Amino acid sequence: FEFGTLAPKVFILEIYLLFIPILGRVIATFLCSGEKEVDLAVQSAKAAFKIWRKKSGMERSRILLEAARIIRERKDEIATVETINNGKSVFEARLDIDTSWQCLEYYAGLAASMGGEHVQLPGGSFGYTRREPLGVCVGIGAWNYPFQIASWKSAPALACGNAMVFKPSPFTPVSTLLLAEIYTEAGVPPGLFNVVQGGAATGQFLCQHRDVAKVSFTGSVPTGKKIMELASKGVKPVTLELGGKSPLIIFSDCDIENAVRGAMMANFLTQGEVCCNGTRVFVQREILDKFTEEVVKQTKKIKIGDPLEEDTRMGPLINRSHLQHVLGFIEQAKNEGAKVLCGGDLCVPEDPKLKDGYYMTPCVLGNCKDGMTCVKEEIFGPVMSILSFDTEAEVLERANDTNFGLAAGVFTRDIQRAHRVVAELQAGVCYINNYNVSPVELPFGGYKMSGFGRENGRVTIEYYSQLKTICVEMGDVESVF
Ligand SMILES: NC(=O)c1ccc[n+]([C@@H]2O[C@H](COP(=O)([O-])OP(=O)(O)OC[C@H]3O[C@@H](n4cnc5c(N)ncnc54)[C@H](O)[C@@H]3O)[C@@H](O)[C@H]2O)c1
Ligand SMILES: C[N+](C)(C)CCCC=O
Repeated sequence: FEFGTLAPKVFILEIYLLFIPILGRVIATFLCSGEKEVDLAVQSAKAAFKIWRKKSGMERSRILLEAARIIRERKDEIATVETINNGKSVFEARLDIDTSWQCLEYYAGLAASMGGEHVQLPGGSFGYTRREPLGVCVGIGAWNYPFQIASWKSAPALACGNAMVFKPSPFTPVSTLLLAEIYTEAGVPPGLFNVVQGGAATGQFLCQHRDVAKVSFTGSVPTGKKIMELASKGVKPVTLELGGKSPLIIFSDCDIENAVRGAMMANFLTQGEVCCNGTRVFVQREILDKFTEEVVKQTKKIKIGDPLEEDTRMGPLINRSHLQHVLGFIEQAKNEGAKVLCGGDLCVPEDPKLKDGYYMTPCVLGNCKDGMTCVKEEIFGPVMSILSFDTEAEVLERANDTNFGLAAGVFTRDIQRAHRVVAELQAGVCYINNYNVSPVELPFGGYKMSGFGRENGRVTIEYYSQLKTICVEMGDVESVF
């Protein structure tokens, strides 16, 4: 078998095989954390929390800034590990590492200014609020942005004075360990950021642990529902960053070159394994042929191969079963009447050492209709579906006709239309004349079944802290008794 448990029923013996997608070979095996290890991690985080919560915002800020500096210094090394683990091109992995240290810097900047308000009450009495940390927070990550996800969760958590136990996906267990090493080197108390390895069972132990105050999850909708259910038993708040099937709307008055570039960004980063990808590309009929021709031309030019090479822009998918899953969607699309305009095949790169890797050619599907499976379901691979439309009202109706609501995009030169359209789109993140950029200053997260809560931006402070109200009496107690 490709990946999985050797002894699924005897949890203590659960062993994972770590495949390297570039070569399709096992490079390591590891044991999962069981209930006992999860408890040890939570207890050590709890001890560290007692020290960390007492530090001033400025003290926490200094340590986060130092961690950000070390990440910058070790950027190439971390990006290489990320590429080996995930398969994304090293060029792209470096961009992920940039958004990671930027996130630490951003929350370091906010750490010292977290505060409450003072409220004057009658008779000289007053009240005030304090923003306090939650305690031990759990982070559970997906495999597509391992280091970035761990950074986007831990930076605000730590800035607010919490501890975090993080579980990466068992497909990409390594780079988060580098983050833990970096936090330690930067000076966080031992145990403040703990990493446990494992799959669903380990994740469940974490969500159920009585000393865990919050769960922040990034992954699929089905797992998100399970996590919410588990957390509800302990009345723990959750942040859910889930999947999507986002619309990208290209109006005929757009700058076509930019729209084509935007569509490529919206579909082919990280082999298309991106939650917020704009995979339903609605193109206004007048420019459908021109746009499609150019997108196909650019897609055929993407260099696929060893992602560690500087000029590669698309590496292998995460594992064989996912590759087959993605190819299955393309087969089904053909059966349902879509036309493969390019790609969609298994790809064996020329370099013989890559022959067992999980490569495919990026695919553009034409003649797509709203009811097709490729248009309705998250494929999580390099597959763009092109649909045509005529009017603004019609495209809005169709774009919103989905249970997902993570992201959306619009390309137009008409500034009024751009704002009118994004105001109607049911999505947590909307792009105008760009796609898939991620400034850490802006909140990121979904509507509808794509989840709730946010990462990044000032608002995330609220998801990693709680508000205490203090009411101060300056006079005598007026009892009703
Ligand atoms: N919205 C976002 O920010 C965002 C970002 C990246 C990925 N995603 C989504 O993630 C999905 C792909 O990632 P994936 O395949 O790793 O998702 P997944 O749901 O299979 O797994 C995500 C994580 O949850 C853990 N897990 C699985 N079952 C669990 C359970 N019952 N209890 C606790 N933990 C459990 C996994 O081990 C893994 O660490 C896609 O749907 C994608 O859209 C969303
Ligand atoms: C950095 N991106 C491209 C916006 C992706 C964020 C995480 C989604 O999978």
